[in-house]
Amino acid sequence: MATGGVNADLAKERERATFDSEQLTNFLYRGPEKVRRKRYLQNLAIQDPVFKKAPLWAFLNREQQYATALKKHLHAYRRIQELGITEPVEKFYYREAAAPHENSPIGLHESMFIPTIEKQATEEQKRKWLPLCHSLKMIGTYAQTELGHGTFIRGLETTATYDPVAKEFILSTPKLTAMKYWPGNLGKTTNHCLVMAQLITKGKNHGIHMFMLQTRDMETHQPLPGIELGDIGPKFGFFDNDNGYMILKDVRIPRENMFMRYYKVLEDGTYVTPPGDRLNYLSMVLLRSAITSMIGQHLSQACIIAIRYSAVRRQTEISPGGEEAQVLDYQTQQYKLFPALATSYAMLMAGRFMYDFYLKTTAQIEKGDLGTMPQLHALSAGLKAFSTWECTAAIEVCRMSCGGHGYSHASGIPKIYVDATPGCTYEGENTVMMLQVARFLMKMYTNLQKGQELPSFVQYMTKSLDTKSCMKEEVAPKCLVMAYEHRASRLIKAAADAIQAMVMSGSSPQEAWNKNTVPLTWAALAFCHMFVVKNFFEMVEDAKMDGQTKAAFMALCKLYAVNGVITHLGEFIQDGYLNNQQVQYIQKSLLDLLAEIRPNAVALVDAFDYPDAILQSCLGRYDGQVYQALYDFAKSSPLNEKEVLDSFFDYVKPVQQELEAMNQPMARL
Ligand SMILES: CCC/C=C/C(=O)SCCNC(=O)CCNC(=O)[C@H](O)C(C)(C)COP(=O)([O-])OP(=O)([O-])OC[C@H]1O[C@@H](n2cnc3c(N)ncnc32)[C@H](O)[C@@H]1OP(=O)([O-])[O-]
Ligand SMILES: Cc1cc2nc3c(=O)[nH]c(=O)nc-3n(C[C@H](O)[C@H](O)[C@H](O)COP(=O)(O)OP(=O)(O)OC[C@H]3O[C@@H](n4cnc5c(N)ncnc54)[C@H](O)[C@@H]3O)c2cc1C
Repeated sequence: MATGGVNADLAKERERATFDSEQLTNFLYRGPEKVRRKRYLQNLAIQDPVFKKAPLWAFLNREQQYATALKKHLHAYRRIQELGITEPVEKFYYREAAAPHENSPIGLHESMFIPTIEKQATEEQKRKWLPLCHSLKMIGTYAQTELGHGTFIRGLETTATYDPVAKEFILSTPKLTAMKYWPGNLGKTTNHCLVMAQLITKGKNHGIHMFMLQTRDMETHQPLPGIELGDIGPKFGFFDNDNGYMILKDVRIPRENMFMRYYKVLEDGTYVTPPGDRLNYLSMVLLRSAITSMIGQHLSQACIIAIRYSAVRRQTEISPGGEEAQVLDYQTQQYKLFPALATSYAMLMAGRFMYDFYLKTTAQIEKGDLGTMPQLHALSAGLKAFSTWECTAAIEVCRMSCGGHGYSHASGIPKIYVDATPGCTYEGENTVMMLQVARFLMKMYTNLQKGQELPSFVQYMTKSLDTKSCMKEEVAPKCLVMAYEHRASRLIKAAADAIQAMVMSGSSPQEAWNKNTVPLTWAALAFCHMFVVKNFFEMVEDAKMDGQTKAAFMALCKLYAVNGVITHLGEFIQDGYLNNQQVQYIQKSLLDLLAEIRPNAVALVDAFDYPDAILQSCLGRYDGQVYQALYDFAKSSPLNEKEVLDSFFDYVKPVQQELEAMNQPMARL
């Protein structure tokens, strides 16, 4: 345990901040009352002896990591019920503090299995399944991806063939590539899953639908007849999760196990379809809508660690014989870390918008109004992809900015990275999601040409393209937003024109699309980037906080926008929209903003309000006692339990003796 009070450099950083970080914390968590409740719940979990005594995951092998995560998450599940915590966000605070950086082996049961039953099952199905789910008699997951197909879900090969005589579906994975592969917690933990399969009735394939399948006996936990399943083995991260595989050999399930709230198969095998399309895809949309906030939180943790450590770490005397500088004072270090910090705030704000939009839109869908589904799909897919790309890249920057210590699990960042980066792949591979956004944007562009009204977040496309930016020496938010709108509109138009030109010269629309997927992803990325910038400015402007806090927050927001222009400069200047002088204003503004943010850097990460017990980082400690903590971490390595390891006697000694014997005659010569 490190001792010695707060590191002097870190204490000074907190004194010199120009705003009160608590104000920003209150804004981030939507009010002081919610902050108090968050801290109370986190503290309950942190003080719970079951969680407190558990060993640190970093020193455990995979089986132990799985067992520890399972034990903790089950205890948390029970405590959450005992404490009567019902709000999803409050459950999240408790769970995060109970098992920090440990992915839950019953996570998909809570995040996908139960919500899908709630949204896609009939009232009767809900009455039957939900009580069993809440008591964990049924533990389930979402089994969609197969060995051969993840992205192209219309191409899934698992079949559900209806037998009207027995009134049953026969589930089958008819070939190697059809086996389910990847679903979280499918291998060992769960006893049920939602299976996505091609529905075949009366000899006709109606595409993929959702079925409830019991995979294991609810008492013995043995796999049921016709079902082979197991863990897929170690991965880049998610060590504590049993992502699984599953082979089905003509497994019969009752007709009532098809999710029939929207789509139905009647007893005689007649298929009934609702007016809306793609309603079966809503579970994916739910998770995609939550990912932007989640990945923003991952990055905020990496930023706390890297920024606090950079305030404590001193390296290299600036003038001969002088004091070594805090590495945070190097402009290059600021250029690594402050854009990352700004990105984490930008994504938290985008995530806030996205989740609210999800709730609003799904409430309309529940009432049968499907009009906003395309917007929800495009935004959730786009923000999921954009935020995971941006944040994972920034987490890696944070890790490298901690030098050698960043590479150790003691820093906490490698684990954050490996658990964050699959967000680029799961719930829709990012490039594929960007192409869905592009599809939406091309449609909007066509609608615009036809004079139709566009949804509010693409209204800017209706403005005629200005040829010159309004950017002045004082880089104004309005001109920054307009620059992003300009870039997005221009790239959307460029992609649409390229496709149109190919079609006009005889290509099929599909061929024209496929020959332009790179410009289409440029357009989609520019759209998402614009959306995040605009939303960030709007949220900062609307935020209720004192002037100093708002100024500190606004500096981050500007930095996010300015840095994005510099990173993608080619796209902003390609048509001469920004001239050389204006680019210089922006570059100067970037350096000015780094200097403006510098005194507030530590307060800006303190505002994320992560207790040390959740952060689990020797470098990111609130008190900055990093060196003692690193020494303690090293000492607790299991390799240090014995002074001399058995392997020394087993391997080193014999080889030394053999070499000595071999070399003796040589030595005599
Ligand atoms: C902890 C980790 C847990 C992880 C869990 C997982 O990973 S679980 C596994 C996660 N796995 C994945 O995420 C798999 C990713 N793959 C997919 O989601 C789909 O295969 C796809 C979206 C890529 C294509 O789908 P497709 O071939 O069926 O569609 P298409 O391209 O031919 O377009 C036709 C129309 O459908 C529309 N539309 C499409 N989706 C939606 C929607 N959600 N809503 C509304 N609409 C939607 C689209 O806009 C278009 O409309 P338009 O223009 O005609 O008016
Ligand atoms: C940690 C983790 C957890 C997961 N959990 C689950 C789960 O619980 N349940 C579940 O069902 N699945 C789960 N998955 C699977 C995940 O959803 C899929 O891996 C994901 O949807 C991507 O599909 P894929 O693997 O087929 O990638 P592929 O589509 O094979 O991607 C390979 C490459 O091909 C490119 N590509 C593919 N199609 C196109 C196209 N049309 N146009 C352009 N480029 C294309 C992609 O961009 C990518 O570069 C999980 C995966 C991971 C890593």
